Formats: sequence, structure tokens, C-alpha cells
Amino acid sequence: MDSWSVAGRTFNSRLIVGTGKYRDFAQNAAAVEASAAEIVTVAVRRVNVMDRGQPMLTDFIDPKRYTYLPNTAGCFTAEDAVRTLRLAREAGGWNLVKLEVLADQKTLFPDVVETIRATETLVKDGFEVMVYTSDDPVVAKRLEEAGAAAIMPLGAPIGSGLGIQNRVTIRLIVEAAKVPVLVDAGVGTASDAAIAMELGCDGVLMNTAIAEAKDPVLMAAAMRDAVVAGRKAYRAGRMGVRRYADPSSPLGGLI
Ligand SMILES: CC(=O)[C@@H](O)[C@H](O)COP(=O)(O)O
Repeated sequence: MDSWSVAGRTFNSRLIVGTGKYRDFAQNAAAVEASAAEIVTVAVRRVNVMDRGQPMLTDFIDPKRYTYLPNTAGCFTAEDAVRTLRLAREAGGWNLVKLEVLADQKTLFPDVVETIRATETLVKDGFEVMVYTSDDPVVAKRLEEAGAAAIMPLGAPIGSGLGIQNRVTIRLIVEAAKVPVLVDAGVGTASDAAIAMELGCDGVLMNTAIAEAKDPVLMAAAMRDAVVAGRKAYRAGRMGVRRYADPSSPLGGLI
């Protein structure tokens, strides 16, 4: 098996899927099943995983079968993000978390200064922190030095579906990292996921591309296959690129 590990846990699927923007929890659960993902990320401020008086995500997506990865979507300061994850740990015992500290509502770009501060605090507090960040290799290294368990550079703005905008810097992050690197955000369709994997990423996290597809379950299956195909292509080793044609059949022995 071509598995990967983060914070001492091993997974076969390299696709992490979200739990927002679906018609309902049942559609979300069907998409997760089709994706073959083993990790689901949950915006603990927005999705009900605590109030037993309301429908709960955990009734549809079994926390015994899937690894829940609480995230801090909607947090704009380090303090806010740390508080949110401490509450999540109290409620669900979740120690492996996804940190995102956003700079502004319009771009939803990460505030990297606040993100580094929050990472330091959370690591001291015993969390295993997978960190959403910009596609800047210098910031990625700082986060790794701060103790991040995984680096998650954006492919493009959250929810944009623009696909990977900067392949060169994603590749630089992958080459320098000693922890897993997963593209997080901006994936629009299956080829974007395949490109992330061909760049050598350990995995891809996505939400909108599946949830806002006309057929989310079919798109989830497409993403599953794209991640597997991209990973196989990376492992197989891409052919070199030439400026001119090279005949596909041998030239020797012509009649
Ligand atoms: C679900 C989640 O964690 C988002 O904050 C994430 O970054 C996904 O982005 P997309 O919706 O663009 O896939």
C-alpha cells in the first residue's frame, strides 16, 4: 500500500474532504463515502458536532470510522483559533487539528503572522497541528520549525475553484519539507487534484469542488480517482520535456 502518515497516524487515502456547503448531512455522507477519504475536516464553529438537541454531523459520518479533523474556519486571530480548538478538544477529544487563521473576509488568505503564533501556542498545548498557509516556502519552513505536523499551502483562494495558481512554489515547499505537504483550498476539478499530487504533495484537502458540483457524489468519486492517478504519475516519474518532436517508433531498420 502507498500510505502516508501524519502525527503518527497512517492513512491509505490521500484525499481529505470537507463538511460544509452540502444540501444536508446525508448528501455530505454519501460524498464522503464515494471519495474514499479517511479524514473529514469540520468547521467546529459552523457545523453541529456538539448540540445533541439538533441534527449532528456525527450521526451521519461515523467518528469511529473516519478521523475528524476540527478546523478553525472563521477565525481571524490566533487567540480565537486557539480558543476554538481547545473547546473542540474538550467536546470531542480531538487532538489532531487543522489550523486556519484568516486575514480578511474578501480573500480568506491566511494571516501568516497570526498563524505562526497560533501554531506555537497549540504545539505547546499538546495539539498536532496541520496548518493552512500561503504558498510561500519561507513561511512553510517557519511553520515547520514551529512544530506543525503538516503544511497545507493554498492552491488558490478558499472556495474559488481556480485550481493551483503557483506550481513552482508548491514544488519548492514539497522539496524542503520534512513533514507532509497537502494542497488545501482552491481546487476546482479533478485535474487540479491530480496536478497537486504530480507536484509531489502528500495529499489534497478540498470542500467546495465536491459540495458545489452538480452531482457531488460523482465529483467525489472523480476526486478519489484523480488523487490516486496523480500520485501514481508522481511515483512513476514524468518523462523529460523536449522542445522538438521525437518519433514514437524506432527509426532503425526502415525499408
Ligand atoms: C473545508 C476547509 O477546511 C476549507 O477552509 C478549505 O480550505 C477548503 O477550501 P475549498 O472549499 O476551496 O476546497
